[in-house]
Amino acid sequence: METTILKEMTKGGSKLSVGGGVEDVYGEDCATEDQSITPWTVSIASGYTLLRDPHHNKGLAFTEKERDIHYLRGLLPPAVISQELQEKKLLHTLRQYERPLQKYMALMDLQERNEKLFYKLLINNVEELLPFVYTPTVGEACQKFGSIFRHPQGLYISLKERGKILEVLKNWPKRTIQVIVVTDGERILGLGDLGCQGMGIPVGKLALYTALGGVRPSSCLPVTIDVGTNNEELLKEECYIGLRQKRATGQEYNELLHEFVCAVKQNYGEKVLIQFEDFANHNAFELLARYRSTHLVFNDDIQGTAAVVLAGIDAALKIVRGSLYEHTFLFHGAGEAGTGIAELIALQMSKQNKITLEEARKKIWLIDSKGLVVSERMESLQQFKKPWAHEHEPVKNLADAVKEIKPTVLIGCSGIGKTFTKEVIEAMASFNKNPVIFPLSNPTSQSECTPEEAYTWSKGCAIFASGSPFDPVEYNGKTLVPGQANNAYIFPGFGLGLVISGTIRVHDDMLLAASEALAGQVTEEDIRKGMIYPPISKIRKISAHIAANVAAKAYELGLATHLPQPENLLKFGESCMYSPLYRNYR
Ligand SMILES: O=C([O-])CC(=O)C(=O)O
Ligand SMILES: [Mg+2]
Repeated sequence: METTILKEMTKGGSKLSVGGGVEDVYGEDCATEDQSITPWTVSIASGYTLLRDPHHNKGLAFTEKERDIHYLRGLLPPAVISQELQEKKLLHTLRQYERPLQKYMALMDLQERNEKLFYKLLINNVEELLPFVYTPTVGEACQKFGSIFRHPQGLYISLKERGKILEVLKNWPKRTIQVIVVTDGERILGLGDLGCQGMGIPVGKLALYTALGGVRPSSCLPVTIDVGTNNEELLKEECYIGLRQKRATGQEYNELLHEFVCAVKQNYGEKVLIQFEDFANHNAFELLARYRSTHLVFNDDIQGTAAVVLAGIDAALKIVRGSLYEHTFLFHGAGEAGTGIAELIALQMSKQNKITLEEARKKIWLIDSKGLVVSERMESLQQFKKPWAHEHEPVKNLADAVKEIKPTVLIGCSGIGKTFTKEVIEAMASFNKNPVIFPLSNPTSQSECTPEEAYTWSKGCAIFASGSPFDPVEYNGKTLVPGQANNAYIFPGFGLGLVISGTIRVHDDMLLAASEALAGQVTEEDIRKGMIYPPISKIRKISAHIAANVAAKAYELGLATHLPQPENLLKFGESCMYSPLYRNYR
């Protein structure tokens, strides 16, 4: 009974052949997704096993006929209900939970129990539920991962697996993988080193790849590389799930990562995207530099954040006027996000104004823990900060730097909360009609300021976007809606664009293409309301546009391998997107 063959088909009919471009895009087991093109698949589960297979389980939505054919009689109560009703019931239950972590756990349980229902719920209620599967709740989940851990998700690769990573990859039940999100847990959001418990991040990011970007869940692989942790508290904690040792560094670290990157390419081919997530600065920059010309790698914290912020600034320019080059940027934080965003802004300025990158960089200033990044500090600066060391007297703190540099745009990405003080915001508002204020650090606890603070201290004039979500604010009888400049707007569509075009390398121009597509989705009406990002509820459409623009750029650059190029990339991208609707089994 266990090996009974189960076939799925759409309501429309029982075509047995598979056709269309999706097969090329998705490879061998593509037939499980797009219902209009690929109506059937074969699975080996039935009966009790079927109910416990999250990819195929429908719970009470199994029809009478399916219950007969697939040995489910007696294993379910008699009622048959629709997926819509299941969704409604679950949403009601979720709303009863008071604590965000309870909602997170309930959602993770659902993902493990009934994948389609999880994604239907998330897609249809993205605005409400995103904060619970993602920032900020995912941060708390990582902090408490050891005690809330129920079932393993994703692949754990630790120093114990050295020399055996290829074998470990083969233990994963799926053979066709298109997107991997990997962390080593050293800099989880703005929460620091959470070691092996960082797994919540790749799991959460990949849930967004599917819900927001339409990449199939079965082709997503979350990975945590465990080289130890320097978090003393975790090392002492009874429930800690990772290796109980200090972080390996240097050669030992590099060799493990190299083995991983090579094993991925060997096992899944060169079109699999490796997204680095929440690595500490030094490793993040080095890994990207080392593998960007030989592998399909993307660093979300450097490149994804850059693209989303540039899009927000593009839209903000419709309110504050002037070109990018006419503005002055000050970053509080000179790590991955800070230098990543700065570099992409400079690249865009240099293209728009036909100037050199060096010239463009002069409009951008960075502050790190030692103060303004200036040429006098050149010797001691880390490599990735050196291009930003301009001629200037040393300045020790943010408030003084704001008064000296007089930026029009202030961006926070230091991971340290509450640094945009009243003094800082008031200074910004004193020389800008509409100061652009982006406190990007995550989660909410690490945000440089709240929208309420930014609006109050700027007397309602700030153009605001934060990394973590905040509720709208009432100011002087007006409702002001804070934007969320989170890379979640970019990476799902960006990844989809790479997948549908079979791209083999990430190029900076693709980041600009993604950014332009996102800015292009901001309507006149959004701008009138002071919104510089489109509503997240439209994210599937936004992702399709980003994917189409990224894929078009990949074809233009000769980096796409799925040939010939589809005539309408937007339509093609949309047709490839995962559907969370149940299918009929026969
Ligand atoms: O996960 C998020 O919300 C954004 C991000 O990449 C980070 O803060 O590291
Ligand atoms: Mg991140």
